[in-house]
Amino acid sequence: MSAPQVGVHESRTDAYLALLVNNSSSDNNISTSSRTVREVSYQDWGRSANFTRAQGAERLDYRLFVSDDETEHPTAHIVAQIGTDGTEGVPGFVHGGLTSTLADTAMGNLAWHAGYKAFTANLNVDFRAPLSPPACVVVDAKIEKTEGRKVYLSADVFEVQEMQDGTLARSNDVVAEATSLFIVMDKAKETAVTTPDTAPQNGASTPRVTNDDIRDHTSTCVASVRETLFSPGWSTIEKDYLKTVWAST
Ligand SMILES: CCCCCCCCCC(=O)SCCNC(=O)CCNC(=O)[C@H](O)C(C)(C)COP(=O)(O)OP(=O)(O)OC[C@H]1O[C@@H](n2cnc3c(N)ncnc32)[C@H](O)[C@@H]1OP(=O)(O)O
Repeated sequence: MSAPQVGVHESRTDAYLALLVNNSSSDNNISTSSRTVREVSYQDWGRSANFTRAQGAERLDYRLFVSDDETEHPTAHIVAQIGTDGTEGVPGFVHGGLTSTLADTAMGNLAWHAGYKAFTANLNVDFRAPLSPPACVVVDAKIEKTEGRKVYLSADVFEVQEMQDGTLARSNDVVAEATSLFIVMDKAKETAVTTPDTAPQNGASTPRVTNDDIRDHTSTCVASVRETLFSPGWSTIEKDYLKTVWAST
């Protein structure tokens, strides 16, 4: 297995976290003048097979913080390290879906943290500046308003940059701005959802799908789609297209 390519950047993420995190506290709290922001450990989520945590540190690694200040609207913050292994869309640039996922993750966790058991119904992302991996970003999410079962949130993504004197700072230029609408689960449907709180812990009896199962299923699915939808020429388009793209970069 090749070595992770994020060593330098990883330490940059840690250095930025060190600026934020009050190291004197074992709870890893960020202390600001007005509020305390608590780190949420992935371990708190029970056996949830979380998509963003399945990537491996060489692709995506992040830490999540939520504010616990009851006198203000809660906020959520992500400090993320985006590695170089499989994170690009346009060659040389971070895939916008990854940036969107980070914004969605910050907003979704904020909604749940604030007591709204809600799903993303709508997600809008304005990409304001390209991001090149490896990158370190900060995501700030907040609740804009609530109306009945609707929770409107926003999130801004900023790059963490190294200044000329070697210190780290959040760039003032936003990389992406996201807004979302989350809908709180209908009470009648809520029991059908296994939340992390109620999910079985280690030794879970729920059978997990293996990678072999997935490969089998995908092969069957692809074969079936090819037969019904693809003309014979289509299967080579992607390969030829990629060859052209990579040759030109
Ligand atoms: C532990 C922490 C976990 C943190 C998670 C991290 C973040 C990850 C978040 C996700 O990835 S969630 C997964 C992706 N989202 C989904 O799978 C949701 C799929 N969609 C649905 O399940 C349903 O469409 C949904 C639950 C969102 C709404 O269905 P409902 O049947 O409950 O609601 P309904 O259709 O009755 O709509 C309720 C209201 O919302 C409005 N609405 C629903 N979808 C909308 C939409 N897309 N845009 C605008 N408005 C929408 C709808 O018009 C209506 O407005 P009014 O009350 O004013 O009439």
